[in-house]
Amino acid sequence: MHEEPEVAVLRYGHRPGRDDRMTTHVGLTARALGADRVILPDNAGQSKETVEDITGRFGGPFGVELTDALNAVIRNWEGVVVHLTMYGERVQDVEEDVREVHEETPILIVVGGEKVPFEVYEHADYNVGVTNQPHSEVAGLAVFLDRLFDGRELDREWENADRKVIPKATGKKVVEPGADGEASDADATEDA
Ligand SMILES: C[S@@+](CC[C@H](N)C(=O)[O-])C[C@H]1O[C@@H](n2cnc3c(N)ncnc32)[C@H](O)[C@@H]1O
Repeated sequence: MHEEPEVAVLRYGHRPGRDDRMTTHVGLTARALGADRVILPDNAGQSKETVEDITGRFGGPFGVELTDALNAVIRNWEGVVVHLTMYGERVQDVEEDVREVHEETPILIVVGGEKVPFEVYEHADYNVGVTNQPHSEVAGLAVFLDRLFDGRELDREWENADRKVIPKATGKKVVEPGADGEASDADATEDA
C-alpha cells in the first residue's frame, strides 16, 4: 500500500494533560490503520515519543512530526485535504470520490480536539462526517482510513519490528520476527 500517494494525519489542537491519551491514540490509530505519518501540535511531544516507541517495537515505516504551524500545514498541503467533522458530508457518499482522488494525490486527514476554527472547514476539500453524530477523533479516523483503503490496511506487513503478535483464538503469543520476516517457534514466548 505504500506505493500509493502519501496519507498523512494532522491532529489539530492538543490540550496537555487532558488530551494526552487521545492525541497518542490518534497517532497509534493512524499508524495501525495504514497512514504514513502523523503531524502533531508542538505541545504534544509526549505523544510523539509514545508513538515512536511503539513504531520502534512493533514496526513501521511510520513518521511522527511536531508542528507549530497547524494552519500552514493545511494551507500548504500539496494534495487533497479531508477534515473529519460530525457536520460534514456523509462518508458513505464521498468515499468513492476520495478514493479516486487518492489514486493520484496525497491526502491530509485533519482531526480536531477542542473546537476547530471555521478556517479549517473552508480550506478542506472535503468535510466528512462518520455519521453526523458527535463521537471521537479516534473513532472517526479509524472508520475513515478503513474506507479509504477498503480494508487493505488490515493485511499490511511491518518492517523492522522487534516483535510480532501471532493471532490466537485464546491466549497471547509474541515472537521475534526471523531474518526472513517469518516467526520462528524457537522465538515464541507465551504471555509476552
Ligand atoms: C470531540 S470532537 C469536538 C469537535 C468540536 N465540537 C468542534 O466543533 O470542532 C473532536 C473531533 O472528533 C472528530 N469527530 C467527532 N465526531 C465526528 C463525526 N461524527 N465524524 C467525523 N469526525 C468526528 C472531529 O475531527 C472533531 O474535531
